[in-house]
Amino acid sequence: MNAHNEVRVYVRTRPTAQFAQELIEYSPDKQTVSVHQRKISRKGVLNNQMSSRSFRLNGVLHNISQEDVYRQVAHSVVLGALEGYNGTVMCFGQTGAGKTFTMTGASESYKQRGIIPRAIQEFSSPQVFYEIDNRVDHTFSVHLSFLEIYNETLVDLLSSVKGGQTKHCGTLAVVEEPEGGVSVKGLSLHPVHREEEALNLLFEGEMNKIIGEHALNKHSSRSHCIFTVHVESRSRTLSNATYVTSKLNLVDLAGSERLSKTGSEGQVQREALYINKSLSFLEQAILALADRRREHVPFRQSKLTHALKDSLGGNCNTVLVANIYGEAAQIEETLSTLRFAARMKCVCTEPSVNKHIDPALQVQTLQKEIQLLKQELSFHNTLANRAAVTYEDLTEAQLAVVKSEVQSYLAGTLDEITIVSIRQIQAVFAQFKNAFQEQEQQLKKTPSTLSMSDAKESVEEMDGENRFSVPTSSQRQSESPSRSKAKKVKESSRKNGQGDHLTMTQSEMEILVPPSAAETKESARDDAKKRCDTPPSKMEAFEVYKSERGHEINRILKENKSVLKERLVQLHNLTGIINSIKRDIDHMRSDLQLYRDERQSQGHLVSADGEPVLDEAEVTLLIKLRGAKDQYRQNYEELLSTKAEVQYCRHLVDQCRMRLFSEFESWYNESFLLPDEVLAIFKDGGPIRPGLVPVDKALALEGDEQEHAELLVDSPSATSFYNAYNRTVQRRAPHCTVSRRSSMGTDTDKLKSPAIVTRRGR
Ligand SMILES: Nc1ncnc2c1ncn2[C@@H]1O[C@H](COP(=O)(O)OP(=O)(O)OP(=O)(O)O)[C@@H](O)[C@H]1O
Repeated sequence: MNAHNEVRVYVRTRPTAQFAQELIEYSPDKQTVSVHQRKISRKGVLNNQMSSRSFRLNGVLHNISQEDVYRQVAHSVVLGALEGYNGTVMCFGQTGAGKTFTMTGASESYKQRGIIPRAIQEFSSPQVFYEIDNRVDHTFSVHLSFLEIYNETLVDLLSSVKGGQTKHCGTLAVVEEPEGGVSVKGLSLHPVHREEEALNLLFEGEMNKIIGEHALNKHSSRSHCIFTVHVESRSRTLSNATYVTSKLNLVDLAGSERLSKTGSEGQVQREALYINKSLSFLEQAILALADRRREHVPFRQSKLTHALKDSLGGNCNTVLVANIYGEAAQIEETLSTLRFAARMKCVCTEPSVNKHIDPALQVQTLQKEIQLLKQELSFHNTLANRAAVTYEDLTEAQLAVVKSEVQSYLAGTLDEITIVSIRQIQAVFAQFKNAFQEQEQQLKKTPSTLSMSDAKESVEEMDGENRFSVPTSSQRQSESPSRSKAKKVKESSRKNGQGDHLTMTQSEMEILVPPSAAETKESARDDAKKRCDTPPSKMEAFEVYKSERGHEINRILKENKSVLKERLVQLHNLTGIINSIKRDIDHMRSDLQLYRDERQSQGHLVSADGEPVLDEAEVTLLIKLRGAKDQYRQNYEELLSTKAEVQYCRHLVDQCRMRLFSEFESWYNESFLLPDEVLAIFKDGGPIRPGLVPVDKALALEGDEQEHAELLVDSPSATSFYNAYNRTVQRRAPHCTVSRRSSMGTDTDKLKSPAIVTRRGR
C-alpha cells in the first residue's frame, strides 16, 4: 500500500442493447471514457455540432463479470483490511444504474453475487474464518454492522438480529473517535466466525432496507447503506501488547436522479429531495478534499458525509465505482456521474495501519519483562560474587537503615554509603532531600529568641571546667604559648593541679569502647521513661548527661585537657628558653669575631710555623659558646618531644570530646526524639544501632565560639555548618573520626603510644 494514495475510480456501465456508441466511447486501454454530445443552440435546439468530454479513470468495467469487477475493484482493498488498513468501496450513480447490483449482486444467483458477498468469502478463506484455529501467528476477530441513512436518519439494519454488541444505547449518532476516526454510537456489531453467519447478516440487512418503486427502478434503494466489516488482529506469538484494527466500508449510495426523470411524487419525492441533498453535500466534501489548499472539509453537513469522514479522506484505501447507463437517453446523468467520479479521483488518502496498544496486556508484558530482568540481575550478581540483592520495594526496616546511614554520613561518622541497588540509591537521595528540607523548615521556624549576648551568656555558662571546645585547626596553629601562657598556666595550676600525666587507666579505656548492642538497648529502655512531650533543650540535657551517663568520659576529657595545657605551657617555656640561648649564642659569636678582628689587626693570630694561635680570652669565649650550643641542642630536642606530646594530647582530647558528643547525641535522640517504632527496629545485631546519630548535632553543643552557640541555640539542627566543620576536622585528622564502624580498639592502642608512656615516666 502506498503512503499517499489517490482514490481509485472505476466506471461501470449497466448492460444494455442500446449502448450509445456514438456518445460514449471507451479508449482501448480501458482507462478513459469520452462522452460526446450534440451542442444545444442558444435557442435550445440541438444542432449537428458535437462537444466532447474525456474522463481518465482507473478502469472501465464494461461488459465484464461480477468476478472480474471484484478482482479489479475490491480484492486489494479487502486484503488491505486484513493487514490493518481501513478500506472503502463505494458505488455512486443514477438510480437503477447498477449500484446495488455491483455492491450486493443478485441475491438469487450465486454467480451474480456482488462485492459484499465476495469480500465475505475472501475473509473466510483462507486467512480468517476457516483457518482461524490453524493460524499460529495471528488471531482475527470479525464483526459486522449494517447502517442505513434514510432521510438523514441513521438506522441499524441489524438491530433485529440477536447477538449484536452495542456500546451505547439510544438513538444512533455519528461520533468522532479520539484517534481521529468516526464511529456510529449505538450501532450493533455482530461477531461472525463463519461465512454463512456473515451472509445471513447481509441478507437480513438487505431485507430491512427501505425500497421504493419508481419509473427507473422497481426496487430502488431509497437510502444510503454502509455495510462494514470490522477486523481486529492480534499476534498469537508476540508478547507485545499491540494489536491491529481495520474496517472495511462497503457503501451503496442511494441513486442520484432528477426528480423529473423519476416521475416520483409525495413520499418518494421527499426521499429524492433528501437523497439529492446528501449527495450534493457529498460532492461538496469531495471538492474540498480534492482541493489541497482547503483546510476545512464540510463533513458534518450531512449524516452521510459525517459517517464517511474517515472513508473519504482519511487513512483509507478508497475505491469508487461510478455506475452509469449506456443509453443515450441518460447521457446527462452519465456525464454528471462521470464528473463526480473525476473529482473523486483527485482526492488523496493516506493509508496507514491502525496499530493500538492494549493497556492491560502491556502491563502484563512489562511485568514479565521486569521479572526476567530481575532474574538476569540476580544471575549476574551470583556470577560476580556480589551479595544477594533484592530488587523489590524497600521494606520499612530497610528504609530505616537507609535513613540511619544517611544521617551518619551527614554527621561524618560514616565514610561512605555502600550502593547496592537503584531503589536504595533513590531512597538515599530521598533521605538527603528530607534532611535538607527539615533543616530548611527548622531554620524558618526557629524564632530568634536568643540574641548574641544571650548566646554568649549561654556559652559562658557552659564554659569553665565543663566547657568543651573543639579547636579548629587554625585555632590550634595560632594558639602560641606566648598568647595563652599566663592565663593557661594559672588555670592549669588552679583547676588541674593534680598531676602531669594522662589518666588512661584500663577501666577508663573501656569507657571509650563502644557499648554493645545489648547494653545500648538496655540503656535506651531505661532512658525511654525520661521521654516527655517536649524534649529539654540540648544544653540542659548535655549538662545532665555529663553529670550522669557521660560522667566518666567527661572526667577523662577534663584530665586530658589539663595535661594538654601543661604540655602547652612546657612548650611555651622551652621555646622561650631556646630563643634566649639562641640570642646568647649570637652575642658570643659576634664578641668572638670582634676579638679575632682586633687580634688580627695586631698580627698575633698565626705563629712562626703558620699555626693559629689562641689566647686565653679567646679560649674562654669558645668554651662558653660551645656550652651554649649544647644547651640549645638539648632544649631543642626537648622542644621536639614536647611538640609531639602536645599533638598527641590534642588527639586524645579530640577523641574524648567526639566520643562524648556522639554518645550524648545518641542518648538524646533515643531518650527524647526517636519514636517507639524506630526504637523497635533497633535489634541486637541488626544494622541499625543506637549511636548511629549525627555527631554534628553534638558538635553543635560545643561552645568555643559565639557563632557556634548562637546557631546551636537558634537552630539546634543547623547542621550544615557543623557538617562542614566536622568534615574538615576529619580530613585534617582522619584518625580522630568517631565511627561506629571503626574499631575502637585501634583508638585505644593509640592512647597507649610510647610517647605518652615515656612522658608518664618522667
Ligand atoms: N451489470 C449488470 N448486469 C446485470 N444486471 C444489472 C447490472 N446492473 C444493474 N442490473 C440490473 O438493473 C436493475 C437495477 O439495478 P440496481 O438496483 O443495482 O440499481 P441501483 O443503482 O442500485 O438503483 P437504485 O439507486 O434505485 O437503488 C436490477 O434489476 C439489476 O439486476
